[in-house]
Amino acid sequence: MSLGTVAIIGLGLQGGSIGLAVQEFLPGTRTTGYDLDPATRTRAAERGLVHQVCGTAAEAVSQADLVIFCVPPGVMGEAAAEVRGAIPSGALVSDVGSCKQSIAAALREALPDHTVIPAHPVAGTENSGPDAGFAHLFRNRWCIVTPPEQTDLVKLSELVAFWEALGANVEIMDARHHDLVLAVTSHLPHLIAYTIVGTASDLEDVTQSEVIKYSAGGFRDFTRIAASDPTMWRDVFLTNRDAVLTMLQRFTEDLTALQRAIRVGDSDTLFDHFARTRAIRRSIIEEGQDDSRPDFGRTDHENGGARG
Ligand SMILES: NC(=O)c1ccc[n+]([C@@H]2O[C@H](COP(=O)([O-])OP(=O)(O)OC[C@H]3O[C@@H](n4cnc5c(N)ncnc54)[C@H](O)[C@@H]3O)[C@@H](O)[C@H]2O)c1
Ligand SMILES: O=C(O)C(=O)C[C@]1(C(=O)O)C=C[C@@H](O)C=C1
Repeated sequence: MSLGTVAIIGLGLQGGSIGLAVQEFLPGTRTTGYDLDPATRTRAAERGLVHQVCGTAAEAVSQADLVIFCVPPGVMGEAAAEVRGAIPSGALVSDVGSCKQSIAAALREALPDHTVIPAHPVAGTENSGPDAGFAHLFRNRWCIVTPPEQTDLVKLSELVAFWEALGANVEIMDARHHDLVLAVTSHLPHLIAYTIVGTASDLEDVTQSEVIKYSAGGFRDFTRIAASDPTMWRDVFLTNRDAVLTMLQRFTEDLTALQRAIRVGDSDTLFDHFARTRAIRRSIIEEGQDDSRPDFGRTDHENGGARG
């Protein structure tokens, strides 16, 4: 596939990774980029995240065939509105936001005359900012594309080919369904991690140093997730509120059932539940989705040295 210029707005983990991946896997494509934060623009230029870091968003998108918004979910609309008059009329607009319905609505409202096809690479780490990105982030990961009804099929196939070129497996999904699925597979786990790490550090009869000292096991995995970017995750919960609340309700009911099983000593319920969840983990590994495997092409450095 040949895309002349890809413009990236927001040069953090996602934007930086896309810029590096395009340079590695689509060498004929030019990349331009802009970030609101001047220090991030400087660092992005030093790392060569894109071919040209621009001083304004309008300059970055002025020659673009594809514009990808890689900013926090809560500012997608304002970032798009800022470049309304500057994006070439035939350019395709997309994003990488973690929630799809509300971001799609904000992008369409800001850019009513452009084709907007939202996407979500289900690939990330707890790190953020211009030092976090790496070219292989999307390799063997899903990228969920959520086209609106009656979308331009040529542009849709261009976007699919773009993500496949970056190493992703693309799935087309309805935006509402996306938000429900990701609420349970990504958003709720983050909420649980944020909660449990906060709870542990608030306990009066457990000292802070004990929390740090004994966090070698399951708790340590939670602390990695709970180190994720506060701005992004605040926005995720506020922009996917309905789906998260639906899943949280279900989770609370299931947690209460386990709480009761513990209280009344119902060993069968506990055992059966844990056996079922162990089988789920094993089927994830059998499907080759276990990211602790070494063949994902990531080095410790690429992962910020913090994964696992
Ligand atoms: N972090 C993940 O694991 C992950 C995974 C998939 C998708 N996403 C989505 O990707 C998007 C970006 O997340 P990230 O992890 O790259 O965050 P990040 O914090 O690393 O990068 C976001 C960048 O956007 C910049 N920015 C903020 N407002 C801006 C504006 N108005 N114009 C230009 N730049 C602006 C910030 O300065 C920052 O550098 C989010 O919408 C998030 O939901 C994140
Ligand atoms: O691996 C991680 O650290 C992530 O949190 C990545 C993760 C996820 O929950 O799977 C986080 C947010 C996204 O929108 C997509 C991917």
